[in-house]
Amino acid sequence: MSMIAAFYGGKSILITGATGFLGKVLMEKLFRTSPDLKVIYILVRPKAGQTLQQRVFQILNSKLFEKVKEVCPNVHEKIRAIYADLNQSDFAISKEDMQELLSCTNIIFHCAATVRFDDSLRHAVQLNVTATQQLLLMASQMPKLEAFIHISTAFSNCNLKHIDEVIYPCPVEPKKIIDSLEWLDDSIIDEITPKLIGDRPNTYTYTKALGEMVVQQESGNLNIAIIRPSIVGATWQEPFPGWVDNLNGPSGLIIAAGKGFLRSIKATPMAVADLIPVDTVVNLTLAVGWYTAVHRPKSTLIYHCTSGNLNPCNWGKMGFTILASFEKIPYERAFRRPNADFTSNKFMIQYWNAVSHHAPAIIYDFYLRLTGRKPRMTKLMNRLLRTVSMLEYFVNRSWEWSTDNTEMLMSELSPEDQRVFNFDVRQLNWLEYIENYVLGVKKYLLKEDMAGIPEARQHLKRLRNIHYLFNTALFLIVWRLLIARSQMARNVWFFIVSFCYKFLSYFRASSTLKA
Ligand SMILES: CCCCCCCCCCCCCCCCCCCCCCCCCCCC(=O)SCCNC(=O)CCNC(=O)[C@H](O)C(C)(C)COP(=O)(O)OP(=O)(O)OC[C@H]1O[C@@H](n2cnc3c(N)ncnc32)[C@H](O)[C@@H]1OP(=O)(O)O
Ligand SMILES: NC(=O)C1=CN([C@@H]2O[C@H](COP(=O)(O)OP(=O)(O)OC[C@H]3O[C@@H](n4cnc5c(N)ncnc54)[C@H](OP(=O)(O)O)[C@@H]3O)[C@@H](O)[C@H]2O)C=CC1
Repeated sequence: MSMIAAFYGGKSILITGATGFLGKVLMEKLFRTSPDLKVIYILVRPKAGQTLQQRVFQILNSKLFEKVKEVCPNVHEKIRAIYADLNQSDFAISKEDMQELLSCTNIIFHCAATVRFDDSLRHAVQLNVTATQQLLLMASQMPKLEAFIHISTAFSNCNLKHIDEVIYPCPVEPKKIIDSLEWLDDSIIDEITPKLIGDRPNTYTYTKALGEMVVQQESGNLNIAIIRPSIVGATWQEPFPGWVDNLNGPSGLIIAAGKGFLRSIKATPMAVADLIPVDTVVNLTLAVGWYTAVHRPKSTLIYHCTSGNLNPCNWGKMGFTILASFEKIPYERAFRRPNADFTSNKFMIQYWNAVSHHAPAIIYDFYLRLTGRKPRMTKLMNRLLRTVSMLEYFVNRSWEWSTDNTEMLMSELSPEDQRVFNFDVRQLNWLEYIENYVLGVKKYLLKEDMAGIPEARQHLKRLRNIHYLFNTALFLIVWRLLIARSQMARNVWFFIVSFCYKFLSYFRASSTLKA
């Protein structure tokens, strides 16, 4: 019997960010392994014209939850969506709901965050710092609370090369930042943002670091743990391999490469690609929840959920495997044949951007205009290149994360828990994982039918023929122009023609003699 699964039985669990990528997988695993849990409270806001109930209904009726429904048929009754906006004071939770949360909650998993790299400092602080502070305040008023698990990121200290499982202080106190953002004007905030974030690449990593400091400062008597996952990718095993539902991390770029838009990226092939499957993060999170509540460590423990030091894979191998997977699993209606490459030279990247990204987009838009359609490729390409430029920081560096606490926890688990809540990334086979990832992107993100694979292959063959035809035509045009304008080109051309003529004559003569 799994001790961790049994621990969550009868518990009231509060999850923020339950509608997000990690949150959904966390809920799924909780319901599947501890169907006798009492209730999961989720803090949700209405979004994209959907009410809370519609959002929950959509999640519970998705493919991800198919297994849950078999094990826990009354899952609808065990999930309680509470209206909340983490940007508002007291999260805009009603008095009755707040009362219920305060009096019943046993465990909190705080997953909500803004993960956008380009968010304004004001918004990123609001969600990643102030909301964390408010949630801690709520937690301190919960008499039955056993553990508070905060999800951070392994990149919160990406300005360092070697990162230990400790909280590193930021030069400016979070409280000072929160206070000053209250009265500073947006234009001034934008001006001081680069100075505040210093050698971090974006407001996301900076505010996640501030969030950790807040957790440390406001922890009081709470039983707290922090989990720092690296780049969270599709599921490895559970509930099935390859599940992914958003474009974050590598997923968006896998689509861009598979559809032939992305041809070149500034990356260091030997840099470590520290990807971690989302189900591995969830298993560690649940194990940490159990350990924190039952063993009550004296200080706040930080757990690195990374792959680099236990089972490293570099971007070169990852990129190569992704490309190879497109052979088996082609995506439909590709713009060009998938043929991306990594380059580390900044001049070469500009050259390839012009030749492989901008030029085809302009030509395609010209074709769209000619055929009476609205041009869109140049805009799409510009957005893609902007996205790529924001992710480049993470594919050109390597980090070392120590994983002592994570390994300690692994050794504390019973063999059954090590199996049910497996977070031993050493068992991960990268080739298999990446192939499933590419397949998962096709099935669950692009929602393409597997029956369309032969047609997708045919389409790629047609694109290859167009590519050859285009290159041949281009070569002939350039050559014709050269011959018209340069004596040297004409001489070379006559030399080649006369050489071919002589060669053919000799070949014909020798074959006549033999006959
Ligand atoms: C020697 C060896 C040779 C081998 C060569 C082989 C080479 C082959 C290469 C081929 C393989 C290609 C795959 C390469 C893999 C490289 C992957 C690199 C990934 C690195 C990720 C590192 C991140 C790690 C950071 C820390 C982890 C965390 O803690 S946080 C979680 C991560 N967060 C994010 O990823 C958020 C990033 N997103 C954003 O910040 C924003 O979305 C944005 C700023 C990027 C865009 O904002 P914008 O307002 O413009 O747009 P938005 O409304 O959001 O979307 C606009 C359109 O863009 C699409 N979109 C959004 N995000 C992505 C994305 N990540 N990738 C691609 N596209 C994206 C979105 O759908 C919109 O599309 P439309 O609706 O069509 O307009
Ligand atoms: N994905 C990754 O690669 C990594 C993620 N992490 C961390 O993991 C956690 C989860 O990330 P992930 O699931 O990928 O992120 P998502 O963007 O998928 O999910 C974010 C969640 O936060 C919720 N949220 C955002 N703003 C509000 C708000 N104002 N009020 C209520 N809820 C809000 C979102 O709700 P809604 O659906 O309404 O928008 C959503 O449920 C984050 O803390 C992140 O920093 C760490 C390392 C890597």
